[in-house]
Amino acid sequence: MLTSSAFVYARHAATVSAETDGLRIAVPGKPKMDTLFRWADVLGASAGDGTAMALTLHLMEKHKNGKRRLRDVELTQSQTSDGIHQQEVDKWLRIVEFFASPLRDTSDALPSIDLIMQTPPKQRKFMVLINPVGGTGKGEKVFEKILPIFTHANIHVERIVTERANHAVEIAEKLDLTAYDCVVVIGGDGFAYEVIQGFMKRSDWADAIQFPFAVVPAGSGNGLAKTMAEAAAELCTPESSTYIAAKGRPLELDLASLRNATHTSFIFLSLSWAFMAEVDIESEKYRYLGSQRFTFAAIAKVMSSKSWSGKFSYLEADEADVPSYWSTDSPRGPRPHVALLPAVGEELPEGWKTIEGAFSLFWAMNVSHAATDAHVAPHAQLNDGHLHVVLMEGKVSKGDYMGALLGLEKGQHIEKPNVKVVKTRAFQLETPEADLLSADGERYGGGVCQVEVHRGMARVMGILK
Ligand SMILES: Nc1ncnc2c1ncn2[C@@H]1O[C@H](COP(=O)(O)OP(=O)(O)OP(=O)(O)O)[C@@H](O)[C@H]1O
Repeated sequence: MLTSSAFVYARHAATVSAETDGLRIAVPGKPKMDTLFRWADVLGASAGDGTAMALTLHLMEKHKNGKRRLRDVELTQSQTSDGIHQQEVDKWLRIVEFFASPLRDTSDALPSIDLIMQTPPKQRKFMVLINPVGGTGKGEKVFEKILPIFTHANIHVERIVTERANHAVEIAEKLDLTAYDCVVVIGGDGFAYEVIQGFMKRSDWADAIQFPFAVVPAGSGNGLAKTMAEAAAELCTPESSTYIAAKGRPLELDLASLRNATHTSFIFLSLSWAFMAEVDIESEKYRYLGSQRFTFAAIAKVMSSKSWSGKFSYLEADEADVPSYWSTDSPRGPRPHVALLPAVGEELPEGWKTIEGAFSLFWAMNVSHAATDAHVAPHAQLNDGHLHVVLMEGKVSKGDYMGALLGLEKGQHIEKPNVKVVKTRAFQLETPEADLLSADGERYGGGVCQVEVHRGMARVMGILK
């Protein structure tokens, strides 16, 4: 075990040890002062000038209320020795950086000090895109707040504040993938959607879409940020999402092709139609309310007693494991390979199921959450290769709507008798041309559209608990 008695912690001579789970600080004769700073909470460390402050640990500590906050812990010079040699400080700086690194394989045996000293930490570089008008317009303030988390985690940050709608598409189209390790978007799902579209427009889309991205919530629809927070057992706050981006690893995320007769786009969150699509789109005018905008618009929509008619045809999920998109035949063509759908307008394959008639709710989810307070598809996993379509058929009473909506935050709506969940890898939806759909929160036209999931095609920064 790596141990040193050269430090002072809270004015007491202490023994510092690097253990599998964290950095233990023990004060001889004072067992109550023993502390384990878990590596999961350590962002990194910095060295002082070798006199007053020797080594500072940078923690992102989790409080009882679930919030994470930055905290510095100082390990100063021992009073019983002649002083800590700079060499000892540098050694422990390296040890802390090694163990705190999210790139380290934790299943490996504890390494020797020689190995640690031979493996200097790599400074990572993140491109941060800030939407200054997302949600309630706090993107730039959020950036100022979270920047120290990246700095303490040894991540160099470059930032761009977007100047107009679709600016993030252009940036993603041109981003030098070799110059950065991750692109972080500070905004909502609509902003992240632009980055994904930009990646998918590139001729090297197959590399670009596997480039890790992360979302720090500063929009009104923060479904992906909430999904990643839940997966990591964290709160959905800018601080916790930044912690996940800095301390997480790229995880596979399904992406779905969404196409009609003329156009293909790529969704990571959801495709909604009927009640929820109209709530999503019509609530844009209440953006100043933040995430409350959806509640406000939903109540107004329930009162309107509207229903929608259309035809939903889908390939029912079976028990067979879905292959990762990258393990299928010729995954790197000029466009993503669509394996299950017929061309738009052609007959559907045999065996597909159809539901036709009146619908009240149609919400196809790729991930578990559509917003911070909408646990729409509790069984959806990041890379399960399926969409989870939450449906209410027929014309639903105001009471049934309210019942389903009230259960949404905790995912209890799926237990209501008139709510059905269909798990599918590919589907076709036919609606009147004039109907509104919402693709990842962005307006999408009615008519015939098709969706096919590509398992694990994209990569999002995350921590799985
Ligand atoms: N500088 C800018 N000026 C105007 N619009 C912008 C700018 N930068 C980004 N946008 C647009 O803001 C839209 C909404 O962004 P974002 O997702 O961050 O916020 P939101 O409030 O959650 O919105 P939504 O839930 O509708 O996606 C994006 O689709 C993007 O086109």
